[in-house]
Amino acid sequence: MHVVELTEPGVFEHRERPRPDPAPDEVLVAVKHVGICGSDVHYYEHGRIGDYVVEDPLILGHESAGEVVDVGSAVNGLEPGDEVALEPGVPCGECARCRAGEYNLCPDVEFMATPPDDGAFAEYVAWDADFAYRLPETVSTRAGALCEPLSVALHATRRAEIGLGDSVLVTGAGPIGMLVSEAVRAAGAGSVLVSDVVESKLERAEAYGATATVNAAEESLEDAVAEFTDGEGVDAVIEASGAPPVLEAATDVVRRGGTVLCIGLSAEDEIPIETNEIVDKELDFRGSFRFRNTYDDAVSLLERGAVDVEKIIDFEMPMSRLTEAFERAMEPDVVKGMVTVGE
Ligand SMILES: NC(=O)c1ccc[n+]([C@@H]2O[C@H](COP(=O)([O-])OP(=O)(O)OC[C@H]3O[C@@H](n4cnc5c(N)ncnc54)[C@H](O)[C@@H]3O)[C@@H](O)[C@H]2O)c1
Ligand SMILES: C[C@@H](O)[C@H](N)C(=O)O
Repeated sequence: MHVVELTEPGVFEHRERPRPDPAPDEVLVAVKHVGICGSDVHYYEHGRIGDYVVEDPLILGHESAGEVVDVGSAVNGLEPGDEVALEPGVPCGECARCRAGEYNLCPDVEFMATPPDDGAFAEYVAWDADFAYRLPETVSTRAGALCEPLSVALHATRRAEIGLGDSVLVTGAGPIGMLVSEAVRAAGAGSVLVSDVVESKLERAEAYGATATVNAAEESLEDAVAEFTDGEGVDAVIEASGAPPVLEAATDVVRRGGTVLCIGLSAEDEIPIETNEIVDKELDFRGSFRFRNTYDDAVSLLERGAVDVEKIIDFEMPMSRLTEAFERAMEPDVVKGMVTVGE
C-alpha cells in the first residue's frame, strides 16, 4: 500500500509498505479523509514536539475517517462497506487511569502520528474496532475525520462545565477555538466572545456564530470582556491559543467563582499566573487533555446538524500533494487543510 513518511524535518517520502492484516479485534480501513492538525505541522517543521522526537520515518495524520474493507474474527457490529471515524488514541485498558474511565490520561496510549506510532497518511490502517465509530449515511468521511478536533472541543466544554446561558470567552480562533465555539453553543452557552490576533480568523469566527470578537493585538482583552459582560467577567474562559499573554489575563477577565480551562499548549515552560486571584475569586483553573468518550457524541452532533465542522475547512488536496498541502496549511489565515486518500 501507498504511504507517506516524514523522514526528516520538511521532507515527505512516498513509499510502499505491506498492507496490514487486521488482528482479531481490529478493522482494516481504507482511509478516505485526513485533516492536517497543528501537531502534524509541528512535526513536519521541527521533527519533534517536546520529548516526542521523530527518530524513524513516521506517518503523520491523526484526524481520519474511511471505509471498512475487512474485519478481524472477533469484531462485532462493523462490516465491510461501513464508513467510520477513527479515534486516534488506543489506551492500554488496564492501568489505574483506564480503570477509572479517564483513558485519555493513560500513560501507555498508542496515539496515531505521535512517535513512534504511525498515523493515517496511508491507503490502509488496521485499527482497534472499539475505536472505530460508524458514520451514518448523512455524515461524510470528510466531516467524520474532524470528529477528532471536535472531540478536543467537546472534552474541553465538559471540563469547563459549560451550562445554559453561560458567557464564554474563547481565546484563539484556530480550528480548536472555532470548534470550541460550536461545542459551547451546542451545550447551551448564551454568549460567546472570541479573541484572536488575525483579523481574517475573527471574521470567520463571527460568520461562525460568535456573539462578538476582539482583536487582542489591537484592543485590551480586559476592556472587551468588561463591555461584553457589563463589568461582571465571563463565566468561563476557554484558552485555545497557547499564547502566554492570554493565560496571564485569564484570571482577570473571568468572573468570581468562574472557570479558566486551558487547552492551548505554550512554547513557554513557565507563565506568570496570579495565584492569589485564583484563591480570592475561587476560580476553577483546569487543564483539558485530548478527549475521552466523545466520539459517539461527536457523530451524533454531526448527524443532527447541531455543529458544523465543514466551515473550518479551507482546502482539500490529494495525498499525492502532501508537501504542498502542509505548506499551504502553514499560511497564517488557513484554519484547516483536508487531505484525500485513495481514488
Ligand atoms: N489540550 C489538547 O488536548 C490539545 C489538542 C489539540 C490542540 N491543542 C493546543 O491547542 C491550541 C490551539 O490549537 P489549534 O490547532 O487551534 O492552534 P492554532 O495555532 O491553529 O490556533 C491558535 C490561534 O491562536 C491565535 N492567537 C495567537 N496569539 C493570540 C493571542 N494573544 N490572543 C488570542 N489568540 C491568539 C492564533 O492567531 C491562532 O489563530 C494549540 O496550542 C495546540 O497545541 C491542545
Ligand atoms: C489531541 C490531538 O489533536 C493533539 N494534536 C495531540 O497530539 O495531543
